[in-house]
Amino acid sequence: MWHSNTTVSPIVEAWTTYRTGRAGQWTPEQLAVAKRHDRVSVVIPARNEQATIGAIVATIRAELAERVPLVDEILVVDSRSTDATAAEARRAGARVVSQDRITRGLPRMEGKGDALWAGLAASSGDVVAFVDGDLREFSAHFVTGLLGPLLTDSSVEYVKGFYHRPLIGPVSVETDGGGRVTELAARPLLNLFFPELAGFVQPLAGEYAGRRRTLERIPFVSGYGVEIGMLIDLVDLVGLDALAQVDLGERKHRHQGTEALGRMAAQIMVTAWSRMHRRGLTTDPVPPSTLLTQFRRGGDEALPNLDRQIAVADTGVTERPPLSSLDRRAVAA
Ligand SMILES: O=c1ccn([C@@H]2O[C@H](COP(=O)(O)OP(=O)(O)O)[C@@H](O)[C@H]2O)c(=O)[nH]1
Ligand SMILES: O=C(O)[C@@H](COP(=O)(O)O)O[C@H]1O[C@H](CO)[C@@H](O)[C@H](O)[C@H]1O
Repeated sequence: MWHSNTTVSPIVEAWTTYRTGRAGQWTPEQLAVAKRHDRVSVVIPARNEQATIGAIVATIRAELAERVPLVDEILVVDSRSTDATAAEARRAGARVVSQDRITRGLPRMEGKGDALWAGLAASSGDVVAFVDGDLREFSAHFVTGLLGPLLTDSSVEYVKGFYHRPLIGPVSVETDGGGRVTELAARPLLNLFFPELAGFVQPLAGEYAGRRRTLERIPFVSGYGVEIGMLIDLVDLVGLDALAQVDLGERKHRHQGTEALGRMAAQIMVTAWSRMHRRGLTTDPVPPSTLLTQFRRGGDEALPNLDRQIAVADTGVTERPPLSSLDRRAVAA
């Protein structure tokens, strides 16, 4: 039991009390009735996820579209995959769109955030759920948990999933070792500068759902800045009371290495900086550098005594504008 000498802020404690649910509260049958005339889309961003995309799509299709008419559309966004992601997704019954085809009339952008924006643009649901394509042991309750508050409570605009996150290594599993960027970067940043969001157990969770009318009113930050940007932009747009979170149990997914997560953390930090700047929390109008220098073992650098390879990455982010601000003819369906 953790003992702290301080307490959670009353606002966050109240919010966490009445806006936290659990996936088992709703059955697919109940939600198929509750949805009434709302259309429901599930959008899955996928870059080289051939190993897992088929099982995710097949589970949603069998349990939430065929057995129960809850999900009307399963859309996989092929995000410049170089493997058989698209074929596997189609084989399992998903509609597949290409990130680059959807955005071909617009400036090229990078990463997951651009794929998600393309998925929102190409989908038709009044309610849209986003699920990562690298999940292992995926279960349909991930989707019903996200949809539950949205289909049963009109005061909710957006729902974030949360879960226990094991870190699955080559020879061992660290029970709660996952969510490394969440624990080392995103959670501290949110608690320091956006404390009203401190009650979100998994602020970077890749599983979330929202009403289209709201999702189309916010920008989508490119790359891995999309989740933290979305959370901050939504609380600014609709207020904390319209946001909710649901316990989805445990999540297992493919893990990236530390160097890649370093670049992810940098994108998250620069996104947080941009929102801090918008809120007037930064005094220096000069934006932070977006070049991240990392060091790898070995190397042939001419620099004396370094004995390291230098890797410099641009961890800057851009953002797609709110879909509602665009002439939809600019976005290829
Ligand atoms: O440019 C990208 C990067 C990631 N993804 C997808 O976004 C999800 C989450 O990405 P990733 O697994 O790389 O992030 P992590 O879970 O390791 O933080 C996965 O389905 C990826 O295939 C994507 O569609 N385009
Ligand atoms: O939460 C995290 O720290 C990172 C990395 O998770 P792991 O340490 O690999 O379990 O994963 C999330 O972050 C990304 C950036 O927001 C999201 O796009 C991913 O969906 C989410 O898995």
